[in-house]
Amino acid sequence: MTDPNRSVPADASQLTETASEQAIHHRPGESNNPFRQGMRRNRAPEPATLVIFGVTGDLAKRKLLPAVFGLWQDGLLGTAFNILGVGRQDMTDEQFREFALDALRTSKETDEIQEGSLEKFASLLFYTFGDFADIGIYERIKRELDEAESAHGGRKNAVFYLSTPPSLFEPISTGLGSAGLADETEGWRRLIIEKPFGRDLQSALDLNATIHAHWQETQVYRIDHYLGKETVQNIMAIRFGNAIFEPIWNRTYVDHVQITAAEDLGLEGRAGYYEEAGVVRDMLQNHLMQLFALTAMETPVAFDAGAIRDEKVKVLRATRPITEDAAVRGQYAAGTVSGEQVVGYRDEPNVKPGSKTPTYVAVKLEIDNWRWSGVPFYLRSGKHLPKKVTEIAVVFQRPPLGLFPGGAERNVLAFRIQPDEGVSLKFSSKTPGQEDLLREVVMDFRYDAFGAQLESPYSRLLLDAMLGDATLFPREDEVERAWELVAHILNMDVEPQPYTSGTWGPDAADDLLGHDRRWRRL
Ligand SMILES: NC(=O)C1=CN([C@@H]2O[C@H](COP(=O)(O)OP(=O)(O)OC[C@H]3O[C@@H](n4cnc5c(N)ncnc54)[C@H](OP(=O)(O)O)[C@@H]3O)[C@@H](O)[C@H]2O)C=CC1
Ligand SMILES: O=C1O[C@H](COP(=O)(O)O)[C@@H](O)[C@H](O)[C@H]1O
Repeated sequence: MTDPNRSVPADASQLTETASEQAIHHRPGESNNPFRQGMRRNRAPEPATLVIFGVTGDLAKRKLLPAVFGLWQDGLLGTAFNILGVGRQDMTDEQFREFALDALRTSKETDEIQEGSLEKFASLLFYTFGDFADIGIYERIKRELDEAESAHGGRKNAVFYLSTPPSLFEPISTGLGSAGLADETEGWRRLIIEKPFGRDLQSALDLNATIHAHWQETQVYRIDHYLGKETVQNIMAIRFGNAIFEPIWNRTYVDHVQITAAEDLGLEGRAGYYEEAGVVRDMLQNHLMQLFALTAMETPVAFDAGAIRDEKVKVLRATRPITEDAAVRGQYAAGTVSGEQVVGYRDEPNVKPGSKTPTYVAVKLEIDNWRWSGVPFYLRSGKHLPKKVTEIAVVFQRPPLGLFPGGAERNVLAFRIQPDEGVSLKFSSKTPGQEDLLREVVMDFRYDAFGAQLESPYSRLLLDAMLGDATLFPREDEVERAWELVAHILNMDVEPQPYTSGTWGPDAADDLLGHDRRWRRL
C-alpha cells in the first residue's frame, strides 16, 4: 500500500544524482556494455514508471526483474525510472525490495551484479497490493504515478506489464481503463500482455474487443519473447541486409523449410497451465508461427512496426489452415533425457489420468502466394526431446544434374536461434585428392564472434515497449490469424501418439515429410 513516509526521489535531478553515484560510471541512457551501446546509442526512454502486475510470480522473479535490472545497470533506462510491483500478497515496500533483490540474486538470468548497484536499484522499487477486480487498487496506482510525477519531469508515463494468469488480462486492462489509466493526456500509457493471448480464435477476438474498449491498438504490446531473441531478429537482417539471399528465397530455389523448437525439459512444475494449453497453444500458435511469418514474409516497404507487421499478416493470410492430416501430435512416455530417467507425461504430478494433452506437434504449412506456392514449411516442437535446440533451416533444391560422384545434396541455410547462436551454410565441396568426390561441408558464423553476451529477450522487448517501438510485438490481426491457422488441430479428441522421452518424437512425424525429405538431425 502507499506509504506516505517513503522516499520517492523528489525530482529528475535527484534521480540523475543517484544514478551518477552508481559504481558503474556512465550517464543514464548510455550503456557501458559496448555491444548494447552500439545498438542503442540514440535511444533512451522518457522518464516512466513500469507497473508489473503479478510481480511475485515465476516469470517476474526469473526473467522480468533480472531483465529490468540489466537494462538499468547498463544505463539504458533514461534519467528517471521506477518500478511499481503489484500483487495480491500483503507486503511493504521494504519487504518487496527484499523479495526483488532475492529474486535478482538467485535468477540465472541476472547479469553480473556490480558493486553497490543492487542497493541503488532497490531504491527505485515500490509495491502495492489488493484485489485486481477492485477499483481501489487502480486508484492507488494512480496515486503512485502522481507521486512519481515531479521526479519524472512532470510526466506520468507508464508501462503496465500483465504478468498474471491469462484469466486476469481482461479484469486488469478494464480496471486500468475504467480508472482513466489508459488516458494519455498526462503521459503515454502502454499495456504489455503476456502469452497466451486467448485460447482460441473466439477468446482472442473477445480479449481484443475488451482491451480496445479502453486502449488503442497502438498502446497494446502483446509479448512473444521469441521475437526478442537476437537471432530471430537476425532473420530479417540477413534476408533484407544482403543482396545474395533474396533472389533465391522462393519456390524456384527452395525445396522446403524446417522450423524446429525442441526442448529437453518437461513440465517444470507447470502442469496446471500445460494441461489446459498443450504444445499447440504453448509453442505452435505463437513462437513457431512468428518464426514462420518472419521467414516467409515479403520484403517490407520500411523497417517499421506497421510495414513489418503488414507483411507478416499477409503471409499468414496466404497460408492454408492446418488440416488434421497435415499434423502429428504426440505425448511423451517414460524414457531417458540427458542421462536421467523421466516419467511419462501422464505420470507427471497434477496431470489428469489418461490426459490427451499433446506435448509434441509437427505440421506442414502450405502458402498460396507466388513466392512459395508448392514449397512446404514443416514446423515441429516438443518437450522431452533429446536436446534444447531452436533452428530455422531453408533447404534448397538439389542441383539439376549430379555431375560428380558423391551425390547431389541439397544446400541448407540454417539459422541457429539457440543455443550456439549463429548461421550456417551447408554445401558440397570436392574432397582433396585425385578423385572428384563431393562431400558436404559447412560454413559457420557464430554470434560469439561479436565477443559479447547476447541480451535477454525480455530486456530487448521491455526497452522497445518503453521506447514505443512495437515492431517486435505481434499485432491483433496476426494473433487472430495464427489462431485461425491452428483451429482444426486445437481440440482434436484423439489420442496423441506416444514417443519415448529423449527421442525426436513419434515416427509419424517422419511420414509428414514424404519419401524424399528428412527432418534434420540436430
Ligand atoms: N513462467 C514462465 O516461464 C512463463 C510465463 N508466461 C506467462 O506469464 C504470465 C505469468 O506466468 P507465471 O509468472 O509463470 O505465473 P505465476 O502463477 O507464477 O504468477 C502469477 C502472478 O499472478 C498472481 N496471481 C495469480 N492469481 C491471482 C489472482 N487471482 N489475483 C491476483 N493475483 C494473482 C500471482 O500471485 P501469487 O504470487 O500471490 O500467487 C503471481 O504474482 C502467464 O500469463 C504465463 O502464461 C509466458 C512465458 C513463460
Ligand atoms: O513460452 C514458452 O517458452 C518456453 C521456451 O522458451 P525458450 O526461450 O526457453 O526457448 C517453453 O518452455 C514454455 O513451455 C513456453 O510457455
